This record gives sequence, C-alpha cells and structure tokens, in this order.
Amino acid sequence: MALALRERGDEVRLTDRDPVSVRMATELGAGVPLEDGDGPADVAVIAVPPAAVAATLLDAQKRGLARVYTDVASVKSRPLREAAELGCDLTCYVAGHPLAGRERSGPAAARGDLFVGRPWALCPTPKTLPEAVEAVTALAEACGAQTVVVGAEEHDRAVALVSHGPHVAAAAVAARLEAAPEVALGLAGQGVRDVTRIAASDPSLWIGILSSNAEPVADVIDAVAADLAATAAALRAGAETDVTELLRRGGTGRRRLPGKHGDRAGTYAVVSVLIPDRPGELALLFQAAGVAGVNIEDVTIEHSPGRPVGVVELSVTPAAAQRLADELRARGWSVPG
Ligand SMILES: NC(=O)c1ccc[n+]([C@@H]2O[C@H](COP(=O)([O-])OP(=O)(O)OC[C@H]3O[C@@H](n4cnc5c(N)ncnc54)[C@H](O)[C@@H]3O)[C@@H](O)[C@H]2O)c1
Ligand SMILES: O=C(O)C(=O)C[C@]1(C(=O)O)C=C[C@@H](O)C=C1
Repeated sequence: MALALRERGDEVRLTDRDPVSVRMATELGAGVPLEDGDGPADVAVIAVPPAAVAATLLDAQKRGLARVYTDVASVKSRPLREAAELGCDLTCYVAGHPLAGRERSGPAAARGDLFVGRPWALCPTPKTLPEAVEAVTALAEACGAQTVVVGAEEHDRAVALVSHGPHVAAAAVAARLEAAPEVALGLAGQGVRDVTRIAASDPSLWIGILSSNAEPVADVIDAVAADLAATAAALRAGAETDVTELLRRGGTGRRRLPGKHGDRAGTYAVVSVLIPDRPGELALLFQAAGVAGVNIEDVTIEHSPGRPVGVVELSVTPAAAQRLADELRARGWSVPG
C-alpha cells in the first residue's frame, strides 16, 4: 500500500516493531520512518497478524497517530470483537481486507500494483462514522482496488470459502510432495504448481489467519474432505458417473469466479522464451528486452533442474509484446507462438 501511495505522491510514515523491516521498506521507497512528534495522519493502516490488530489499534489511538484507522488482516470478526473489548474508539476504525496478496511476506515481497483491480472488503459497524468509511474507501481506490462493504461475520464465512479453505487444500496437496519420489517431482507440470502456489506461504502468518477463523474454515475443510472421500470410494468402485459429477461441479464452481477482478493476464501480455540452462542467459535476455526498449513488468521462470532448457515468461504491456518477440527472435532466441 505504501508503495502504491508513494507512486501517487502521497506522504507515508512507516513504523513496525521490527526496525529491519522499517529500514528495508524505507530503502524500497515506501516512505520515511515515523518520528515522535509527527502530527496525526489522515489514515493509519495496521498491517499486523490478525491476533495483534486490536492491541496495535489501541496503542496507535492512544498515541493519536491518525484521524482514521483501518487494518488489512485476513479475518475481520476477531479484530472487531477484541477492539471493542479493549475499549478502542470504533467510530474512526474501519476494518478492512484487501483480497490480494503473495505467497511471500515482508517488505522485500511488496509491489505497488498488487491491489489493482482487486476486491477490498470494508466492514464498518453501526458505530463507524461515514467520513471514516469515505477516507478508507478513498485509500483503497487510490491503490486501484474496488471496495466491497460487507458485515464482518459474512466476510469471514466468505473468505473461508474463497481463500482460507483453498489455502488448506493447497497445503494438503503440496504436503503429498514432501516425501514424493524424485521421478514424480521430475514429472511435475504446471497443474500442480498452479494448485500449490500458495502452499509456499509463511506458516506463522497462516496459522494466525486460520485459527482466527477456525469454525468457518473447518466447515469448508469438512465439505472438501467429504467430496474427496466420496471420490476415492467412487474410483475404487468404478462409479465413473459419481467422479464425473465432482469434476462437473468443479468446472461449474470455477466458472462462477468473476474474471474481471485482478485478472493480471488481462493487464499484461506474456511472451514466452526458451532459454538454455547456462550461466548468464537470463542477463542476456533482459539486456535484449532493454535494447528493444521494453519494460519487463513481471517474470516467471519454469525450470526443472537437469533439463537443458527452461521457459521464461516475460509479462509486458500488450503494445510491446510483438516488438519484444520480434527483437528476441532476431537475436536468435526461441520464442514460441
Ligand atoms: N500476505 C498476504 O498475502 C496478505 C494479503 C492480505 C492481507 N494480509 C494480512 O496482512 C497482515 C500482515 O501480513 P503480511 O503478509 O504483510 O505479513 P508481514 O510478515 O509482511 O508483516 C507483518 C508485520 O507485523 C509485525 N508484527 C508481527 N507480530 C506482531 C505483533 N504481535 N504486534 C505488532 N506487530 C507485529 C511484523 O513485525 C511484520 O512487520 C496480516 O493480518 C494478514 O492476514 C496478508
Ligand atoms: O495469492 C496470494 O498469494 C494470496 O496471498 C492471496 C490471498 C487470497 O486468498 O486471495 C490470501 C490471503 C489474503 O488474506 C488475501 C489474499
């Protein structure tokens, strides 16, 4: 958020219990360290684990850090309940949750365009002042997100279904790989990578999220487990129609996901390049993109150790994709498509 706001020219002050994080965020251009005596900010954003939100809010309010407060924790009922119990001022606090993130935490993983086109839940209560909601809405919109106003309990049940439950399912699938034979790992394609990406997240952050939303998440896991158990039984019994039915339901559910929010593939065009598994090849590729005058917005590398080539996917603006592909082919790179 700080990076997104700095890009607009907004003033951002940073504070964290970990001074190394503040220093790194400052060096990344996310703002400047908060000093004693700084006046109250328009909005303070609390980005700490769900269990720490209420105490952090109380401390910030006691110090008069801002006129309006919000947080970004992935769970909303617990922080709101605890904030009320601690006696926080709830009139100027708008509980929030951007539905965008990464499997990596900490300042080094931050990117200013993370929230573009993404939903951002806001959970005002009857006590919240309208001007506080307006200020936090403006903040979320300044980051490129679209706000969704929802009650805290409804939010928590919703994210159990679309975020927390899927996270556990991804971890369970990825856990099968812990003792997988080398031959299986060597055959891994994109499917298992897609299904397990979020399993690479920080367990200490996620245990805080899951345990703060325990009942709704447990309900989703029970439902997924029931489908899996029924499918295993159907496969053993040769009941193909039952298995097909789960696959059909899966397709229907998947198609119900709205495509327009956060569809990064729609924002950038992807140019795939085969690169030999040799030192220096990536540097040469990036240099060629630079010569073509093309800014690389994102890059992923799919590379299986031991294979002679890897696939680099360069995300660029749609207008630059053809120019980049032509330049790379002219320099002898293999660019499929
Ligand atoms: N990472 C994501 O993808 C993502 C997405 C949306 C929302 N969130 C939410 O954002 C919040 C922060 O997650 P993150 O990924 O930025 O993690 P992070 O580890 O990058 O940042 C958490 C920060 O909280 C501080 N902290 C930890 N425990 C604390 C405590 N007890 N009291 C005060 N400060 C404490 C840490 O020093 C750290 O700087 C969480 O509530 C998480 O649910 C994360
Ligand atoms: O895509 C990721 O890596 C995420 O962290 C995403 C995700 C999500 O499930 O949508 C995970 C948890 C956060 O509360 C918000 C976003």
